[in-house]
Amino acid sequence: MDTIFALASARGRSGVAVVRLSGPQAFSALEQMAGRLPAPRRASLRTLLGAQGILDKALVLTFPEPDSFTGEDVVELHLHGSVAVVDAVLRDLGRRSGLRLAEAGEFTRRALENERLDLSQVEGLSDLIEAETEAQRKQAFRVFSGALGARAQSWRERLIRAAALLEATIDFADEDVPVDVIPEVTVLIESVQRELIEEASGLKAAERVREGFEIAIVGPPNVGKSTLLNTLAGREAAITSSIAGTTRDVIEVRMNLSGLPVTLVDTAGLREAQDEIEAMGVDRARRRADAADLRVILKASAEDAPAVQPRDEDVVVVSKSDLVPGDFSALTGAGINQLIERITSVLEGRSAGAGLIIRERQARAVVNAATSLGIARDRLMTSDGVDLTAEDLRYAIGSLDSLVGRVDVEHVLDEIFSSFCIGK
Ligand SMILES: Nc1nc2c(c(=O)[nH]1)N(C=O)[C@@H](CNc1ccc(C(=O)N[C@@H](CCC(=O)O)C(=O)O)cc1)CN2
Ligand SMILES: Nc1nc2c(ncn2[C@@H]2O[C@H](COP(=O)(O)OP(=O)(O)OP(=O)(O)O)[C@@H](O)[C@H]2O)c(=O)[nH]1
Repeated sequence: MDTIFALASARGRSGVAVVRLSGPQAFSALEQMAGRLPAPRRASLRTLLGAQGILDKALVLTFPEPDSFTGEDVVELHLHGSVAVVDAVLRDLGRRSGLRLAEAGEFTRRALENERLDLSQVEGLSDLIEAETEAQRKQAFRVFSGALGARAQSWRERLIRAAALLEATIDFADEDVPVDVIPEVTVLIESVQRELIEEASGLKAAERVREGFEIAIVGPPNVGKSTLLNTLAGREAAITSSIAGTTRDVIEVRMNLSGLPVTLVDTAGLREAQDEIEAMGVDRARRRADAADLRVILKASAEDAPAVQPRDEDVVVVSKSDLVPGDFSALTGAGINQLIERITSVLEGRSAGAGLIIRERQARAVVNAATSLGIARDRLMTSDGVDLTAEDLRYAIGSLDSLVGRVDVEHVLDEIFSSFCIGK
């Protein structure tokens, strides 16, 4: 087994940078650099000596296997956070035989292989590292903490009980089976199936939280769309002017709106275009508005018809309330907080549908299991062979096992880990 190393903290200038080593030679490498090893899991200050002389004065830690993040011997070097110090240390480590730079996600991959984490936790961890807003952090942490694995375990136990009840009737086929197991098996299958379908239905909401909600700001020219975008974004992302038709292309700003990840989309004012370029802008605006999760439809006055037909929970508001009776003024800031609250309450409602399923892969496993259970249940109703039913149950259990990586999931690992950063 190779010993791997990588910068675990972000690259660039920082107060402290952490370099992590994991594998059988981690401790001997540290001994060569820093002399005698500190007590396990105790930070101690050491001068790190490389082949070319002093590398840094650093805090070092050792985590003897199996009590470490990866389950292997782990060393941490807490260095001064400069590009040059980090490069010098990485270069020195790279010269040692048996040590090599880690691949993306390789520490976590070892944690998975050593059963420190299950596969669903790895997916949660990936999202946790990517999380930029509070909603993303909470969603990722739920899965990282093992809640999906625990749920899968409960489904698994109930299906194993159902299969065992059925198998008992197979084994005793010639004899009299004392109790009729069909009602209990049916209840087990149906309850698990219901929960699986319910859990899978949360995928769309979880994906929105993960990727961000798209909010299109639409309305006629000059109504203040770009000014509203800039106010919400807190910077001059879009050009504003008193000339109608200023915004021609689609302008996007990713931001954190009260803890929710959103992409604000400013679009061209919707009107009969004056020229070909504006016409293309208007066309794009309509398509983007249509595809968005939510439309904030601005009107110049209460009597105006909305520029697009509002749907779902779209927010329709009158702008420039400093000039006309309206809902908000992007210029003075009046009503902006109420507008943000209206938007976030709609999006929070939609995030609430998110549960423990955060990936397409997980949803597929759960839906496959539910489908097998549907077949199993139909067989029971038509007494279509108890042994076939048991087979369906085993198939459902196999699907659920792929959630946590209990069965062979080698083919999905490369895809999952390729999106990790080096050093995780
Ligand atoms: N410096 C540092 N901070 C970090 C990490 C790290 O690797 N290094 N982490 C990395 O992602 C996270 C913490 N995760 C960790 C998970 C397990 C163990 C560990 O040593 N586990 C042992 C002992 C547990 C105990 O102390 O009781 C074990 O589970 O057996 C360490 C860090 C966040 N902060
Ligand atoms: N008084 C007042 N003026 C505003 C307000 N919001 C925007 N404006 C002004 O209205 C004009 C048009 O604003 P924009 O934000 O460019 O309007 P738009 O809807 O993006 O316009 P198009 O790009 O043409 O579609 C600018 O001169 C803004 O300064 C407001 O709340 N009050």
